[in-house]
Amino acid sequence: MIELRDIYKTFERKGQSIEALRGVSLHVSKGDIYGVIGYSGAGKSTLIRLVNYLERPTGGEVLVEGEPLAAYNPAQLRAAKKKIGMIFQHFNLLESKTVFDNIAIPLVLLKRSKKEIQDRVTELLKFTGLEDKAKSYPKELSGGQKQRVGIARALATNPSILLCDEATSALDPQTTKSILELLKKINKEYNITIMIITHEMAVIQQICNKVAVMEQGEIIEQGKVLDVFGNPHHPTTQSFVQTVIHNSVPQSVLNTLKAEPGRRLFRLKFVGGTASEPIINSLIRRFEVNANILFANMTEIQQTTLGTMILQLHGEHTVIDQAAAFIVSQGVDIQEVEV
Ligand SMILES: Nc1ncnc2c1ncn2[C@@H]1O[C@H](COP(=O)(O)OP(=O)(O)OP(=O)(O)O)[C@@H](O)[C@H]1O
Repeated sequence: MIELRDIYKTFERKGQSIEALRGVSLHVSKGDIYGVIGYSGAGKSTLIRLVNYLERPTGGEVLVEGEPLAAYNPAQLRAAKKKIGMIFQHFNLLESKTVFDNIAIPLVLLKRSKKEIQDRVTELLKFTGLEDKAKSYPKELSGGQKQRVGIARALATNPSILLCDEATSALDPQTTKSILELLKKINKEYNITIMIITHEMAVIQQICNKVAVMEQGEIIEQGKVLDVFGNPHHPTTQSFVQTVIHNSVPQSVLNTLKAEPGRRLFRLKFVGGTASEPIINSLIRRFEVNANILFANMTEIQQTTLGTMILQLHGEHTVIDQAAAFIVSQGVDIQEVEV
């Protein structure tokens, strides 16, 4: 659906070269909600702007629905862009136009009939929950309502792809949630593929099925959200994941722990069906160890539960080793934590 192949993008400014993207490759499939996360300056905006050719790559290829954008003539490119809607952090609405007229802009530019515009805008006002705001002006709307107008406008021409550039970064958490719900509904009901860039892991957690993590113009980790959340490799990914899954031992707990012989600390990770309680129960019954749960946390991602537990085991060294091997045999990831 969207494919970036070994993309490079260099900006020249005041005799200086800035490498915004360095060998980026990714593949967004039809129906995905694909999130790209990274800190400021990582290259996210540059990357998303390549997909609708607001920026052109210095090297590499951008393919949309299998076609390389570079091969299009201007008319073909205009037609291709019609299939791609975009929403922005600061909404980019025309302040002098009503909500209805803002949503109608792309249709007016395409010289659609009055009746067609009336029907489509009415449908979109309903879909985005703005029926009573048709005659309002942007300055009379809340941030969430403004973003709904931005979304309705982006959907006006029936795109197959929606690009979201930090679409919820200017919104409070409750409004963010409702906008993310709307994006999910768009993905499901209109079968629109969504690509979203953000610096907030909570956005990825709430709606994305795939994620790419960017740093300094490169993708450092990518995959299914559940895999990346469950087993982040790169330190930057780990720090993003930590913002939504608190899996480190709280300092207050660490302060109470002393390195004592016979006491060892483990971090357990549960994914999906592996329930923690029966495993700990069997562990205590099978092995001569005392188990003390110091910390436990559950998070839901993609309708799957991801759990973390910090467990202290007290017993003979070799018995603790056997107990740890038993936990592994139950399909649970376990790592010893140094105190
Ligand atoms: N038009 C431009 N001219 C020169 N440099 C640019 C231009 N656009 C982006 N850059 C540079 O490219 C790098 C990546 O910027 P980009 O905006 O893509 O990052 P980002 O991850 O989206 O950051 P943010 O979240 O702050 O928007 C930065 O160093 C930026 O200064």
